[in-house]
Amino acid sequence: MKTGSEYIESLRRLKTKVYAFGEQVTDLVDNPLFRPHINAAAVTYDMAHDPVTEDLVTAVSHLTGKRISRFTHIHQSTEDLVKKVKMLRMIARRTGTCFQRCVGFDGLNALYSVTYEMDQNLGTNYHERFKEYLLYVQDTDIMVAGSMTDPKGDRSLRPSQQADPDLYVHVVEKNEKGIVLRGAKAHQTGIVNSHEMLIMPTTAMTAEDARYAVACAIPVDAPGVIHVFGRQTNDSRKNGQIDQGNARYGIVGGEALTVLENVFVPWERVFMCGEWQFAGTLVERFASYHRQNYGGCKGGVSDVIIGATALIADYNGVAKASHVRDKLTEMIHLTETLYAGSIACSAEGRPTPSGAYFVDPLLANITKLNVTRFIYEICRLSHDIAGGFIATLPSEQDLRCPEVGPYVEKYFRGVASVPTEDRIRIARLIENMTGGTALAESMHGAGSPQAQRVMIMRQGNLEQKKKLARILAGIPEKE
Ligand SMILES: Cc1cc2nc3c(=O)[nH]c(=O)nc-3n(C[C@H](O)[C@H](O)[C@H](O)COP(=O)(O)OP(=O)(O)OC[C@H]3O[C@@H](n4cnc5c(N)ncnc54)[C@H](O)[C@@H]3O)c2cc1C
Repeated sequence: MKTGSEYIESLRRLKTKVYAFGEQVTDLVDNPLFRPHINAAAVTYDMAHDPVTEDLVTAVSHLTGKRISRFTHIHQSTEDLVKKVKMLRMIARRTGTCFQRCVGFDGLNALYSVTYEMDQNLGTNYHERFKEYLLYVQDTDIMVAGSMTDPKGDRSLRPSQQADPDLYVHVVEKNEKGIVLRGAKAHQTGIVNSHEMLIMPTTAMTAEDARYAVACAIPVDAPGVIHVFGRQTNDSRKNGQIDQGNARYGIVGGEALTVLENVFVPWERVFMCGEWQFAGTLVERFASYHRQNYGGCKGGVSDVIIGATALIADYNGVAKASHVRDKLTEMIHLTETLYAGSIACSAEGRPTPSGAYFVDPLLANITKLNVTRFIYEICRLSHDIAGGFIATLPSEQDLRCPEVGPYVEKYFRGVASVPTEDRIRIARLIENMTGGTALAESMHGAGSPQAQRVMIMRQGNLEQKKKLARILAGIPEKE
């Protein structure tokens, strides 16, 4: 298994083509725009070597019996599923942000069981091929981005109906060596600091969409792959420290638009090519694993927000006010409710025909739907307690300025015993963790709320519930 610094050094050897602010990036690893995200991902590598955390962050490979990073492991039990959630919360408590490796982790698990089922049903031979790839991932401990979301153009049209066929990734050529892909994947978490990307379809397909039903693994620096880095709300603060809020690890996962300009993929790395009947299964499998995560990672991030909010209450001299204590209680209640959902969908997991374990999809979707609301409420309560200065604070440069620094120092002080700089640091942490990109991620990451509602209705078994009511009401069943 790689250490954090080995992971960081391995990125220097890649030729990843990244653009940001209209220019090609030549110093990705040391550039302050990317480095916080790289640091956050590096924590997942370092924690695998720490005796205190290794039980959660590592696992034993069912393929080789070797100890591997849990981020490359295929869940073999409900205990594995539960440990995944505990691991995500533990790492998020340390980073206070997204550490990016769960998307690829979920892609690996989804493809493992779905390739098995595809082979059983259609007589294809993807599962063995996928296992070879998995061995490679486990042996090299590479970071794999999960690439599902297509740009999608007109959302009312199917992939094959779009005016521009590239709005969904698709196969433009097949030959004896492999396939050639065109299109793009949007909102790609951690991709510029990953080694490979796992392409998956973003929606269920019909026979007309067959060339869009494609899953495969591609190095992020393969010829024809171009990444355009997304803007974040704290971009222009990246050269300072305090104003970033979380200077070491950043906010959210460093998302990018990844363009595929006629990218060649050898057959050894192709895990679905035209089997449109299984695109929907793959999307649902991936989405449920991914929705499982949110009570873990967002639980850990919320722990930091709660801590920051309690500190600001101390610094403002309001910690003993009953409404403040009530609001902090509510924040803890919401956080633990999210966590409980993630633990529950894991504990209720079941084996798939491949032997790999899958979460309870209904509970996983409930958890993520709660995340789309509760995180906003947690952040709202944090803003309420913190006060308006989290939005109106002068900059770090003003704090350091000989002319106005003393005024900032004097007039931004809360209780006399707490240095103004500490109060400002916590306010900036709250500002960055509770606004902009961080909030939208809770809404749309792992799918927008309606995607969860569709799954909840499908899994909710209304017919069985109607039957329960009929029995108690004494209504005989119809023939
Ligand atoms: C911070 C962040 C990180 C992410 N990381 C990743 C990642 O690593 N990998 C990855 O693959 N994806 C990632 N995503 C993408 C995420 O899965 C998508 O944002 C999500 O699926 C929603 O897609 P969209 O953003 O295109 O929004 P849209 O699909 O445009 O949704 C906007 C609204 O339109 C509605 N809508 C959409 N289509 C229809 C329709 N046909 N009929 C009716 N209503 C419709 C939705 O329900 C929603 O209310 C990330 C997103 C964010 C914000």
